Amino acid sequence: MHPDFPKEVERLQYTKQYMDEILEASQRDIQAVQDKIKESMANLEYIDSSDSYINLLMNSRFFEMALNQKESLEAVKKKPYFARIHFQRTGEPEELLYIGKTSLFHNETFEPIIVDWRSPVANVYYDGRLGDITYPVRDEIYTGHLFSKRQYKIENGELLSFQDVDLTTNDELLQDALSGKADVRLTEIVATIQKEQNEIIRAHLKQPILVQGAAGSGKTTIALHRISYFLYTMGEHFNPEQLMILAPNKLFIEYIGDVLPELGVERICQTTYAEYVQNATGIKLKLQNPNEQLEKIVEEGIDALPSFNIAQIKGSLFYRDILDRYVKLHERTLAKLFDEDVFIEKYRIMRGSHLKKLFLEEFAYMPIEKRIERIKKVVQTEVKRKSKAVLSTLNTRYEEMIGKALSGLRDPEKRRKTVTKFIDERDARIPKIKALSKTTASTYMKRFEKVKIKQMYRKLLTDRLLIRELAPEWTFDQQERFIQAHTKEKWALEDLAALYYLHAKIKGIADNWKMRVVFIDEVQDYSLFQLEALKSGLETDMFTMVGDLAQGIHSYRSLTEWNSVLELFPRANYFTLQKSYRTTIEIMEVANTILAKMDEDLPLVEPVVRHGNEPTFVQMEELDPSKIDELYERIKQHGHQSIALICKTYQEAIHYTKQLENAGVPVELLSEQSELGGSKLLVVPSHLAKGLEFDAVIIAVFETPYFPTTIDRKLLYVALTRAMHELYLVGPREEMFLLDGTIGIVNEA
Ligand SMILES: Nc1ncnc2c1ncn2[C@@H]1O[C@H](COP(=O)(O)OP(=O)(O)OP(=O)(O)O)[C@@H](O)[C@H]1O
Repeated sequence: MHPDFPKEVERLQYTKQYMDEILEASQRDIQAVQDKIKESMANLEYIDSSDSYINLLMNSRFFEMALNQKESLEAVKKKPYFARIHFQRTGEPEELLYIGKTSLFHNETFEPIIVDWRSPVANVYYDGRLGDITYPVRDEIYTGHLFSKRQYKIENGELLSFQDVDLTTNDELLQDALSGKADVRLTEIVATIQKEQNEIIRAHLKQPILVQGAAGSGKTTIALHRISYFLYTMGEHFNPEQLMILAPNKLFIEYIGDVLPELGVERICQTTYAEYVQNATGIKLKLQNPNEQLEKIVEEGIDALPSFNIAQIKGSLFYRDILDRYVKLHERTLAKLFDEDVFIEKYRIMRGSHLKKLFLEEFAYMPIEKRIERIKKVVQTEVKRKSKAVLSTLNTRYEEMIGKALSGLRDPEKRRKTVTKFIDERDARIPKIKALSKTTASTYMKRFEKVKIKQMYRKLLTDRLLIRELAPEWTFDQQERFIQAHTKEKWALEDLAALYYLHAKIKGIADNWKMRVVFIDEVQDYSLFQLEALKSGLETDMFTMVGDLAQGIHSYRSLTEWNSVLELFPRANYFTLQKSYRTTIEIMEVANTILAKMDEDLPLVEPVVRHGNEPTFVQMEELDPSKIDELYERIKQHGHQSIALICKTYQEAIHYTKQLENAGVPVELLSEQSELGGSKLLVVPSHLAKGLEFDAVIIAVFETPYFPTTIDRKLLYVALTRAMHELYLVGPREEMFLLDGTIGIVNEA
């Protein structure tokens, strides 16, 4: 036994005891606050007392705080901390700091009992080195000395073991974490975050970042931890509802759903691009399944794509230019309407040219319809002001004229008639002008009708003359193809960026959808224009983007390199992650042979040192349900639970599921709508497997083999890298998996 063991047990005991005390106290606080709230509520009903209202607000705030503290303490009670650093900040005494998922300070002594993993000093733990170190605190750099790092295994509040670590010791805790089981959900990894991951989690929060990370390098995990770190560091100044994480599909949102609360992240907006755009624009669309085109390409080959690839065009910055020209055209049309001046009766109240200048220059920074609203206010104010002046001038003038008539005209009849004429004229004109002054601004502004963005965009897709004007770079033939592709009203994912962009330029994004910070997972599946539209609509470049070009299975319509993204985000820091934490060395070796054949020239992935069984090829001429069942049972006997059978296409997945189901094998077809979890063999089409992971994966190929094409290599690579511990390739021949038998595969032919 380690000589420190009793001391460590004692420390854990002390921590738990203190937590209990705090919990009891907060329970009392909560009760007291609840009572106070009740009391204030009662008072509120009887007397209209603003004091009670303030009381109520204050108490609810306390209540929320007490409840939060209680909840976060309860959540970590079974494992208050996972590590300890023996540390000395320069000029301060030595300290032993215990690092956990939340912080806890002694109420009286202010001694840190647990230090939050997101706090500045905890950086020292993740940063690796022992000895003299530096770490940033806000904008300053602190120095200090790290004597030792210790990691604990605590389960159910009991200390099982601990070990001191440095760079040379094999990181047992990480090994332990990685050999664990996937429950088809991500987990938090605060105890084993690696140095290169920590750098990304804590990378400058006020700058965008782009991460190219290998399959299984922890991109999703890091993005989620960075959100947690971001909210912790920004504290109360930042409303979590203004932070958005964009996931590739609903399934994925479900997949990450459990981790966020564990990381103390609540209330952020978790959505998909399609859902967000429809919410932010208020335009509801029936979208074509974005995987349809991919499936077609997978089934019919890349030649199924026309050479004038509209999906790709709609994702390009050239498409943005077309839309910019369209907005300009609309702006010019509106500007012409300012050629008329604003009049009340014969009096000019404002010159149209002045308003036009406001519209085109001074207010140009605003979306078009917002400018119109502002100009309406300007006109209203001016009409009000000027109409008063007009009225007072007229009144004076009539008074003068009447006075002159009274004193100047000798003939009483003539005098009477003239004076009456002036009075009648005045009495008719003044109320008329008064009435006009109320309506002039809105009558004038009526000419600026609000546009319907969907209709406006649809016009672009269908109006030949418009396309000729806006896309003169295209040949006649290309312009025709563009128009013909849109004869039927169908909406694709690619149209969303355009709709959002137009909406932002013309109407502006409403405050509740104006996210200030955006996290994007699987960013390789986005087009440049999708990113540009978001960035311009939100008027921020505060994006954290993580992705892997090797998994870019939608590259026929999305990104194929990062340089253009970095040009779009010139302030962005770029990071790469090469290590895979998911797969064993043996599985990664096979996946690397496919990676090496890709056009992207990406470096091979380094698996974290963890061995497992060699991937196995099981020869089968056609799908034999009883043999699959046998294999499934065999894998389960190895202690694995989440097991997926990955097929190349969706059609195959449906087909195999039916066959297996008919033979009584417990299977479930995974689709975007499925619930994850469960104890069945999950049948997954390769493109839906992206982002997920399983203990064991069976890749089945009977009908359509993987061909040596860009897209097939990527699909296969995705399938191979889903496996954490075991991999089986099932089909008639190894070549169908683009493998030539040279690598470490056990052949069970
Ligand atoms: N530092 C770590 N400690 C323990 N586990 C880790 C660590 N980093 C990553 N993992 C685990 O590795 C697996 C892969 O992580 P994740 O899914 O975030 O990777 P990814 O880069 O998004 O993968 P992909 O691109 O293939 O979807 C997960 O099971 C995750 O919990």
